[in-house]
Amino acid sequence: MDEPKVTGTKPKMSSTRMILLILAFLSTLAVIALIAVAVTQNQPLPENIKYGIVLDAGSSHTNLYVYEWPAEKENDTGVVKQVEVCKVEGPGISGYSHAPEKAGPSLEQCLQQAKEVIPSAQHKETPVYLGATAGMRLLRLQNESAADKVLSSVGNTLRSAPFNFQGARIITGQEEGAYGWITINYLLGNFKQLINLLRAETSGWKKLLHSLKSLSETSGALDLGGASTQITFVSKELTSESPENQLYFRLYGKDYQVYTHSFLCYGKDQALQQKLARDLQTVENSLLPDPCFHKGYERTINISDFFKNPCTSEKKTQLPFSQLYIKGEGDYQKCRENIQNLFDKSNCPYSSCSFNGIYLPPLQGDFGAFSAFYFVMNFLNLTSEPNPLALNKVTSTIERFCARPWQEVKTAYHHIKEKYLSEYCFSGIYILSLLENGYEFTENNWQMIHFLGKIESSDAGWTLGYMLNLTNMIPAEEPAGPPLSHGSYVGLMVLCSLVLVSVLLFAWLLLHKPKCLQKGIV
Ligand SMILES: Nc1ccn([C@@H]2O[C@H](COP(=O)(O)OP(=O)(O)OP(=O)(O)O)[C@@H](O)[C@H]2O)c(=O)n1
Ligand SMILES: [Ca+2]
Repeated sequence: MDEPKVTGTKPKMSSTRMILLILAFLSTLAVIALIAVAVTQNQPLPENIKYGIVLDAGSSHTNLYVYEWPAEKENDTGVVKQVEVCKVEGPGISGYSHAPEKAGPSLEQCLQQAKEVIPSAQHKETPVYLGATAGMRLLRLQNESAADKVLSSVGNTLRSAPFNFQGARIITGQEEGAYGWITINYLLGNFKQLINLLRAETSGWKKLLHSLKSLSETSGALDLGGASTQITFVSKELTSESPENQLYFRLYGKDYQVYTHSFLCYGKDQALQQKLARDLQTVENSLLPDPCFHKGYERTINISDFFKNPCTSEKKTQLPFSQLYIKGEGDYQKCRENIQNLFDKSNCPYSSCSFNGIYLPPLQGDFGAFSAFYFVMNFLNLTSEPNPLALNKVTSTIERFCARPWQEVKTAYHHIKEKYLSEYCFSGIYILSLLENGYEFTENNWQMIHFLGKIESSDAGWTLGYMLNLTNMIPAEEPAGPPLSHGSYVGLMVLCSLVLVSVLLFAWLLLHKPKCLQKGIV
């Protein structure tokens, strides 16, 4: 008798369950669809690459750099990277003062290389800049019309290249210092704000922690060229005693007060010229024993052009000979004393100075030292990172290197250009003297100096900072953008959906208390 009752209620129960099952299935489908839409809708667009070219017309040579960056991320920090560097054959453009029309054509080969690196469809829109530094500053002082002719020759060549020519000019020492500082801090990620870190998909925890540490810190920049040297760093001194050394930047929503100075004639080649000009004041005959070159090394110098250079002209003297014969002595101590005289510490009109009466606030933080600072210290194996060597270790290494006879050095390093090799002893001692006597680094803060050539794939130098500035790629304010990266966004969507499904399931279980569960509970 009971049987029809049971069979009568069974179909009713199954249909409710069926409906609920369908609903659960549909809501799961809806959630999956939601995720799929989110994933596809927020897919990053295919990357559109942009390019820029900067020529660094230095005193000793010219380098052409090609940079690239994704067009969509133009205003993010650290997205521009160097993809090519081409060393122009021959001297720096200031070396063409006697044949200015040849300065432009000397760049052709590197421009050809740039044409091959950059897709031809993008040649027309790719900006090209040339910035000349201390060699051209000196030529302008010595012979302004020759400097103009050289600049016009390089301008003509760049104009006739298929790129978007943006100008060829002599940059100031202040710009050189400032752009070098911008370059290294951009490449080290020191301008990154927290929002950029959250957006950066590739940032590992290590990178994140490093960036957090440096959120409020920047690195100073030390650049040593052939004809000038720059020192640039953030100074906490709120009132600058010397306004011409003070720069103010607002970058990515943060204010920076930066000290900078460029010493013309204190690049390593011109410092050597200055030293020789001093030696010539006391020389008795045409033979000059020189403690800054290796024993056994000899070099002949033409006196006729020697004092035409603005770095030596003040020391002009009448000499009874037209050639000077230098003979190396390889004596660290004597050379050090000799070089030290280049830094005049006798008068300082400010609370503190570097040398020659130039204001220098107290040194602060880490410094990245590049160009010849790096070339020389790298040759001498003194660039140890992440643990920089102590000052006494650096000094003793240079001392030992200078004491080696020239023949031995030449044999050991036969693959290195003689012009470079013969001067590493002088340069090593000059670097020590400039940093210790000039800027007053001591053994206590010496290890704050990091000798670096490249940061990831990009060379440390002023060129990248120059291009970032001229293409308006470093905004004053933090650019607005999605607060989360694509990956984090998708992750968050999945998490929310899972929570939603669990809640729905839980609600259904609570409302319907399936018999199997009830039994289990009892
Ligand atoms: N492997 C190298 C490369 C360069 N040099 C020397 O380092 C000096 C500086 O080179 P660089 O920084 O390229 O100077 P420039 O940019 O040419 O000079 P400036 O910035 O003063 O215009 C030059 O004397 C060059 O001969 C070197 O000793 N070893
Ligand atoms: Ca330089």
